[in-house]
Amino acid sequence: MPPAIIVEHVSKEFILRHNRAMGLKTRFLGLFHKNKREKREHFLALDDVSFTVEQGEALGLLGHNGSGKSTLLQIIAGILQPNKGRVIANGRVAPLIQLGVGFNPELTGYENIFLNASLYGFLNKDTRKRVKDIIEFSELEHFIDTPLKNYSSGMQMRLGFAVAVNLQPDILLADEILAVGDQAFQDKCLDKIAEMRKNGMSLILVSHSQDQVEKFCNYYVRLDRGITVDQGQIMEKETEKMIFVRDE
Ligand SMILES: Nc1ncnc2c1ncn2[C@@H]1O[C@H](COP(=O)(O)OP(=O)(O)OP(=O)(O)O)[C@@H](O)[C@H]1O
Repeated sequence: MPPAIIVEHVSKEFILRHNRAMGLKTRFLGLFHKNKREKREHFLALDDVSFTVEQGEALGLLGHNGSGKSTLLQIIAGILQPNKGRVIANGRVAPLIQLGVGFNPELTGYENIFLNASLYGFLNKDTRKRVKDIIEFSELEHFIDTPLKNYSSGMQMRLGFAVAVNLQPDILLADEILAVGDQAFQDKCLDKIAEMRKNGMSLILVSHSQDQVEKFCNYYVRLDRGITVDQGQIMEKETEKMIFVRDE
């Protein structure tokens, strides 16, 4: 079987603009004229990152704030393009990334289910078969005809998660899934992920929680300022304590 995800020599550069020293007047005029004093810095957010996720494997992406984890996940999801390298995905990828990506705030929760599912390649007739389960999982029955812009961040997360998991993805990309949402819903999401993993789903999980990575993942990659500093297997010891065994 081909691997679920291959990340090959991926680099991503952002342009940082520095114009703090400018006065207000200069900045205002800059709205109309190209500002010659603005300094631009080429910032390498990811530098030659490579790894493979085999079918049914779960990879934990670790690293401090700003190390490039979310950028990498967005590249894998096809939301951002790398400057160098490429990503190959074999199977249907469901990104559970930033709140609001793939949703329209002006549309209702119900309409957004169809919009989001269409982005995963589902026809409306196929989504219709699943919409009841999606609404039930989200526990948003009462608000499903309300525009998304009136949802709280936790409610948006619920809807995003409910759509992603009910479309039976082959690969789930989850970025800090538990950063929003209440405890009961978090537990429900984790149980659902565990069940989907048992059924062979591959997973890439970005998390600051080492516990979560230990619980769900069998492999880890640690980034630091865009560079892979460490990667290896996550194995269970007899004591049931997990250990991170670095690849040589
Ligand atoms: N659109 C952008 N323009 C400029 N810089 C960006 C952009 N997106 C991300 N960056 C920068 O790239 C670096 C990596 O950001 P990223 O969000 O991938 O980090 P992260 O590891 O996910 O951090 P966190 O754990 O805080 O979520 C940061 O320095 C960030 O400021």
